[in-house]
Amino acid sequence: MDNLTVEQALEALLAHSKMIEETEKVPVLQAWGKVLAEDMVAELDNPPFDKSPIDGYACKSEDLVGASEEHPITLKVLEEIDAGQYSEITVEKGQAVRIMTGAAIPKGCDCCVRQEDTDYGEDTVKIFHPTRQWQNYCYQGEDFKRGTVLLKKGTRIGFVEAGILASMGKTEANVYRRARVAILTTGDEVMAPGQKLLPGKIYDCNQSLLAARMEDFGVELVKLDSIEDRPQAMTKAIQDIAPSVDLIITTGAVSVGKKDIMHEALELAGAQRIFWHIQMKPGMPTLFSVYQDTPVISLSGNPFGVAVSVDLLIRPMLQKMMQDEALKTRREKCVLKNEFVKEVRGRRYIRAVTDGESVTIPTGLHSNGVLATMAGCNCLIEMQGGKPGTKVGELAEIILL
Ligand SMILES: Nc1nc2c(c(=O)[nH]1)N[C@H]1C(S)=C(S)[C@@H](COP(=O)(O)OP(=O)(O)OC[C@H]3O[C@@H](n4cnc5c(N)ncnc54)[C@H](O)[C@@H]3O)O[C@H]1N2
Ligand code: MOO
Repeated sequence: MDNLTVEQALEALLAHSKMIEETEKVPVLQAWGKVLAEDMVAELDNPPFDKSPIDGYACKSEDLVGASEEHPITLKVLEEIDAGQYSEITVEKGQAVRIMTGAAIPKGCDCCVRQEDTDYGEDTVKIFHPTRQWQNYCYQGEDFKRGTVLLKKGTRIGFVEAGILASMGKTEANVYRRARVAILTTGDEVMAPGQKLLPGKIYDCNQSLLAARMEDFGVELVKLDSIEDRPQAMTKAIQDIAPSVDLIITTGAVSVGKKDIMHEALELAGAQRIFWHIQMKPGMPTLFSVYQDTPVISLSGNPFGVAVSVDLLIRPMLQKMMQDEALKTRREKCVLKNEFVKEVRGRRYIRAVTDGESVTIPTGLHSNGVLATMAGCNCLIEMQGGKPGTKVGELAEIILL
């Protein structure tokens, strides 16, 4: 299969992306970025008791009707309850307890009065303002109730989810094993940043770009390496790493040049070629193969092509493998703020910035080898072929990065 539409390519990529079923128990403190392998059900009410949201006095609201600066109402203070303490007493008419923020409200009370509205009395307290029934009152279970599914299977654990797990009293979470990925870049013209550039060489930016995106996607990066432009070297690199990973990503050497070694390297390895070429720009010469059950996606070397392909093609693969809802491709329609004058023959993806309603295409060069103008971009505009360009005010289909 060659020269597929983007949709056909995605279908083939997904067909060879296997869901990872292995799970592991990890401490909540180390669960950040991982995907829940089971629904998390609350085994308690939170808060587990009615509690005060203020520092003041808990009492009966019926006692406070008509309270004012001129005619304060005096209540007997039975005791003080601090946060973390629990009192078995029952407050009757005409009585109150001194209470601190976060402390359990005793039986008989239906409101808490701010201490600023009182004379701060210790044995008795004067109250200068009425307080409504259930005002300044947090109910048992108002955060969550016992038996509620708080986090669904497939949820990626971020900072909020880690907090929710902790408030459920969990110390461990059952998560899917993260996808293991290897990144192999090619090109005798590329050198690692930090080295002194020699004539004809450029710095390798694809490794850092892909490694950073893998971190964002929550995968485990098992290998990040630069392989010399020799088919045998790439064959060996693929054969060595394949048993330990779920996906191999390569960049460069997939076009038609004499040094475009990926085709020969994969053939030497005995990999099955699934497709070559997608009807899109950038990323047209993408090559997809399977080596002994391990998918190998070979992107063109052009950095902007890599940046587009990692979100358009690789992200859906990892979404399926890791069953991670957070990785689902997010599309929106936004109003174009400016024009893109290049003729669009086939499907094209353009770097852009959206504020959620409109979308702006950065000025500067939009060549597939140019990455700098993508700085600050947060979306790609998807343009269908056969158009002379874009017009201001048109609705554009965008993919959020
Ligand atoms: N005669 C033809 N030439 C080309 C065609 C074609 O159809 N006929 N297709 C062009 C298109 S489209 C693309 S895309 C490129 C794809 O080339 P390769 O995938 O073989 O990639 P390379 O040649 O290795 O690299 C392309 C470009 O990107 C630079 N590069 C590569 N790796 C890195 C890296 N790790 N970091 C930074 N930059 C990198 C490389 O130096 C090249 O400039 O082929 C066209 N040619
Ligand atoms: O596919 Mo190439 O990345 O279009 O320039």
